[in-house]
Amino acid sequence: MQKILVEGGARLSGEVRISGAKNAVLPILCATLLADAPVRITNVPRLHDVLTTARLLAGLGAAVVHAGDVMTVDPRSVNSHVAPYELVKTMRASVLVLGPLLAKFGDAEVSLPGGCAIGSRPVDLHIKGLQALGAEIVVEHGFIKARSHGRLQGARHVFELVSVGATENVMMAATLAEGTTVLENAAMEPEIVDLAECLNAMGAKITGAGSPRIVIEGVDALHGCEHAVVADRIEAGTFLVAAVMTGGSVTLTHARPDTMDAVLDKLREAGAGIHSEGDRIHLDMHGKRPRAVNLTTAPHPAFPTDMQAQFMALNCMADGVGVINETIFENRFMHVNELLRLGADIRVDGHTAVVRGVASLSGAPVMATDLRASASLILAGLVADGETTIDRIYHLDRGYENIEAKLSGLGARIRRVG
Ligand SMILES: CC(=O)N[C@H]1[C@@H](OP(=O)(O)OP(=O)(O)OC[C@H]2O[C@@H](n3ccc(=O)[nH]c3=O)[C@H](O)[C@@H]2O)O[C@H](CO)[C@@H](O)[C@@H]1O
Ligand SMILES: C=C(OP(=O)(O)O)C(=O)O
Repeated sequence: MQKILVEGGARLSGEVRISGAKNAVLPILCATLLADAPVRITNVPRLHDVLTTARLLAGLGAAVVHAGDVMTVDPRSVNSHVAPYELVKTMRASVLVLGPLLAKFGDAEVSLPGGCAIGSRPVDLHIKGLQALGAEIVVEHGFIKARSHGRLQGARHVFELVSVGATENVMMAATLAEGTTVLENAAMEPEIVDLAECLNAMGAKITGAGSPRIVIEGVDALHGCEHAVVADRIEAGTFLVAAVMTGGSVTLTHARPDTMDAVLDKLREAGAGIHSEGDRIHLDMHGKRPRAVNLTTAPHPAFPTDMQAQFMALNCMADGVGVINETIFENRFMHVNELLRLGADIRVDGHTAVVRGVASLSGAPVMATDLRASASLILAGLVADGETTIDRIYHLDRGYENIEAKLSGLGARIRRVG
């Protein structure tokens, strides 16, 4: 099995290009099912989850062509409406074919995704939202089986909880519904805005994406389009944390600083000088040790749960004590035990972790448990004394494009073996 080896101690400097966002490209690829013509997606990151989605779409009968960072999906040959367990279990975002299949073909069978390392992750909010549009849904034998008699019907629906995936699934389904749908308490993530922009380019009539109230006026059909995926704010944040921890100075290109306010504010609080211009973000730490920061994860525009593990790594070596509250997922402290193996001082009480910065971490073999946990272990390895070996890196390949090559380009001593 492949592993990543990190030799700590190098100060990062230089320029790195940010890829398209995993959490935007996955729903967008699912949305292509709604069209009546080929959809061309650019700035597609080379990620395992993208390949899984391509396999899922091809399994439904779509013609998928992938060349470099462009993926073209022609949904006209779709002849199956079943998303099998084998694919859904490896990637929860597969559940995002449910809304498009149902809206376009009137039926869909999607395996229940099940939980994952970070929590139980139910899909009840997706189901309730689609039922509000008139879908008949039963869950049996491990599948969500959805049907609509005629077109879905536009409706007003209030989400009980803010959910990114449920907002995306119901927004996609509503594009082809009869009449107007109003979604209240919708998630406001930049990836939802990007999905809405792509759907509008396909001929949908969506307003309000990025606010808690999204209005979708249903249309009879959607056409093809070309769309460039928004920059990955989590990948960008991860590189910035790496620069802060190593006392370095880096410039991100092809980024979207306007989607990263909460993270940039926390990095400034940690002592970083940050200057953004257009799609570039320059961060300089001037060789200083960062200060510990307190943070609470919450839906956008608050601090993202997908950056919590990386900031935990930062607090582990920072000056002072940082308190981290995780409010989105019930089990998203899996990285704590591995960080402890590197000499961190962390105490967890329920959803709160109290992290006391130590003067130095020491390299050790550790195991990745989920995507962002993997990133946090690389970050800790960058400043640990000696060598850190990270096992189970398939998690990392789900969501980071070529992370070791990008970090090496900034001067990190990191390589993949096996
Ligand atoms: C592919 C993708 O975009 N993944 C992101 C998406 O995941 P995902 O869309 O799965 O996350 P949600 O926003 O839906 O989850 C938020 C919370 O709502 C709960 N919930 C969700 C749906 C539901 O039907 N019932 C329910 O109770 C979840 O268990 C969780 O506690 O948003 C998360 C929160 O920003 C990010 O961490 C993930 O990286
Ligand atoms: C939790 C994440 O992704 P997913 O929802 O795809 O598991 C993530 O990107 O950190």
